[in-house]
Amino acid sequence: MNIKITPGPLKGCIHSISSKSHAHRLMIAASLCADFCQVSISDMNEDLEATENCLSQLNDLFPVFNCNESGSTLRFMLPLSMALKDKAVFLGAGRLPERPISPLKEEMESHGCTFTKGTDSPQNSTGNTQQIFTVTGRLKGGVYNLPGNVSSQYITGLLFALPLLKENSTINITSNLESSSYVMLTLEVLKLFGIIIEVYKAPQVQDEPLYSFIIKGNQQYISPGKVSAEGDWSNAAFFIVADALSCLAHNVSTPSVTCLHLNPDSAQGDKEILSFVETVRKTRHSNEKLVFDVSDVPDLVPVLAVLAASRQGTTEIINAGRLRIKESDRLATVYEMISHLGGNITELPEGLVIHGTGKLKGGWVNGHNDHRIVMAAAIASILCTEPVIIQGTEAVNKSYPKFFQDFAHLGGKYNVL
Ligand SMILES: O=C(O)C1=C[C@@H](OP(=O)(O)O)[C@@H](O)[C@H](O)C1
Ligand SMILES: C=C(OP(=O)(O)O)C(=O)O
Repeated sequence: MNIKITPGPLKGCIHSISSKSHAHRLMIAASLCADFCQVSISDMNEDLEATENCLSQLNDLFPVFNCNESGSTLRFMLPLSMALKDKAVFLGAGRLPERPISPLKEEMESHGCTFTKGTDSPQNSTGNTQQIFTVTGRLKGGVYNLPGNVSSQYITGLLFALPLLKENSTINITSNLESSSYVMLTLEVLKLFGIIIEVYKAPQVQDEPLYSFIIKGNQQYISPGKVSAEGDWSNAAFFIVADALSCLAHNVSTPSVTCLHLNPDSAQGDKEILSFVETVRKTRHSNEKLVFDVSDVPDLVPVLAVLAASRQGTTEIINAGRLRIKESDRLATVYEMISHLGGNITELPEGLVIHGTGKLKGGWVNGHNDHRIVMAAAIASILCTEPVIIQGTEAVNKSYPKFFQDFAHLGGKYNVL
């Protein structure tokens, strides 16, 4: 679907949707409990449906896990299923089959699993959905060594799986842990379900700690009864930036857009958007160069680039290499989005430099089947003087199916082309 947005500020109040990251984790932990556990999630999306569908396969002798386009689902289910099953087929769609699984794959191979690429069940590969691999064998405990800068999702997957094995295990993170708050969110959920993990931080050069996780085997997930997924800071970030841009458009300092049900004490790293917005507000009238390190908050980058375009001066986004392996190559697609809207942006191997002027013009944006590009482009329209046409808006179904409903509720004007 393509839509055309007529630029204008947003105003009003919305209820934040459930955090996708928190909900994935609660659903997985709940499904591993012997006793009933009720998980409340206010809004489902395609990624959470993929996890729900995979979890429903865990009772099958020979499960087929269709992870659709969800990196989290694949990387969480992979070690978990091999802790419980002898054989599993993994399917994926969109860019998922190309997104990396190494070196988790090699670590699993040296702990009892065999990966076979290809199609031993060709009936599973239909339309956009492809068979990624079949895995056989049982995961064994022991020492796992993983770098911290490819995907934290590998670590989360192992943290869910290893407590279920009969052996004890250790996960050593061999380089600086990026997206670390996602691992902390996993530990928080595991603790809630009675799983004990010891965390060690050893100092390294440049004060970045190296983590080790010590995991006893033979643990059991214990149901806490009822749990609710908290509000999603990652998706609220779009409307938090919309608030900043709308205030700028009206030249007012009172909030224009309010997002309800966000936990200020959340373990979600993306609540960092508040401090990025605050820094931009404070430096609105100077053209001092800003540097935003996004190693812990990769999902904020598309909307952060829009925020950067709203100020006068240069903003550099650093430590963003992992953005290239998301639903799109997000450094390339953010570059394209801002350029097509008339902004001045430079793409670096591991970052972006935005030369902000406070305004964008408008124009045509290809969503590249990436929900965060579509949503960032919609928010960028607030800064534009001419309409914004976004191609492929259905990509929002991956994390925020009612994004455009909320956008309209706040006064956003669009029509479907
Ligand atoms: O664990 C999670 O819920 C996530 C971890 C992050 O991925 P990486 O650790 O691969 O950066 C993030 O980008 C993704 O959207 C969700
Ligand atoms: C990268 C994302 O998710 P995943 O890695 O789970 O596909 C995302 O939601 O932006």
